[in-house]
Amino acid sequence: MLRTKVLSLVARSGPSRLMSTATKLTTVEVNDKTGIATLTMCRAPVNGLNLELLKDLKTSIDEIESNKSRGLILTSSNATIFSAGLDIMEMYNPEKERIRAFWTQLQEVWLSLYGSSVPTAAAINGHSPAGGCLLATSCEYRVMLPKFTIGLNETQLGIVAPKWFMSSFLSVLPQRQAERALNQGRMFSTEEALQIGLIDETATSKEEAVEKCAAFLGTFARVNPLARALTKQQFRAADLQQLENERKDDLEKFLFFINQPAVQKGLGIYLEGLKKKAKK
Ligand SMILES: CCCCC/C=C\C/C=C\C=C\CC(=O)SCCNC(=O)CCNC(=O)[C@H](O)C(C)(C)COP(=O)(O)OP(=O)(O)OC[C@H]1O[C@@H](n2cnc3c(N)ncnc32)[C@H](O)[C@@H]1OP(=O)(O)O
Repeated sequence: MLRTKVLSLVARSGPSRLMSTATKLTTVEVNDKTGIATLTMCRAPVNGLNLELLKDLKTSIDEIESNKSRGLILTSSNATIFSAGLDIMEMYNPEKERIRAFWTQLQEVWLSLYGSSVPTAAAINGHSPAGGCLLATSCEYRVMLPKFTIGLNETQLGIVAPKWFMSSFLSVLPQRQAERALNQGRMFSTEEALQIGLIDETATSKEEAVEKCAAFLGTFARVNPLARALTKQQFRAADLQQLENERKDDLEKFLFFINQPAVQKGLGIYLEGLKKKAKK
């Protein structure tokens, strides 16, 4: 695949530049005035995080990082779904080498997004279960549209959120609430998420959500960028280091767990339910 790490200008619209590394599943648009980059996930139908979307996300985050953007806003091109989380097809009857690459890439994306030196915000313009919630909670600020849901629902699927999913969740919610929500596999409505502090603000449209994210990122305009980045890093260093130290172990645990016949059976039933619901 044609992919270069060098930023290339492929289009101009208003005061924004659309940057691309020839990826297909993400776009990066930089506002010339504010220097803020909007990273949009655009994998139909539901922004399921498969290996290719994860690779494109990683490339785009790296691009934004190396381009010294003033901020990163993560959002979706889908009008009702931010991200449906991990693409369950990657985990159901998996192919040996691909599933290793898939989980490794997910680790990479989390390390780059949660550990980004650039300030980050999520404009959550749709449902955001599991891996979608992981991405949103890896950012420093969340603005969500009404009538959607967000949460880590892994236990509802018979799977277990690994430690680093919990780290992102715990960087937003107090331990008692995080633990209960994770054990229940609870999905929160926008209103509930606001009340509990899982999101910071609501907005009535995607444009407003992006504007509110930009306003949050703008609060750092007068803060020394190095001091800000090092402060953020210190808050997050222990979580990041833990995964760095345990990456191989984490991969092996995931592979062992996901290949259990009972887990495969559960995923199959869950997928079937999703497909039946989609046909109705
Ligand atoms: C101690 C050791 C620990 C080790 C670690 C071990 C394991 C950890 C492993 C995994 C962690 C996983 C985290 C995850 O992210 S799992 C994914 C969880 N996601 C979900 O549960 C979301 C499911 N989807 C939905 O709820 C809805 O689809 C949604 C609300 C997002 C959208 O609803 P809508 O009505 O608009 O769309 P649908 O008709 O439901 O879907 C359209 C289409 O898309 C398919 N689909 C939906 N979600 C997924 C998905 N996550 N993966 C794959 N495919 C998905 C759906 O089946 C429809 O397909 P089709 O019928 O049109 O073919």
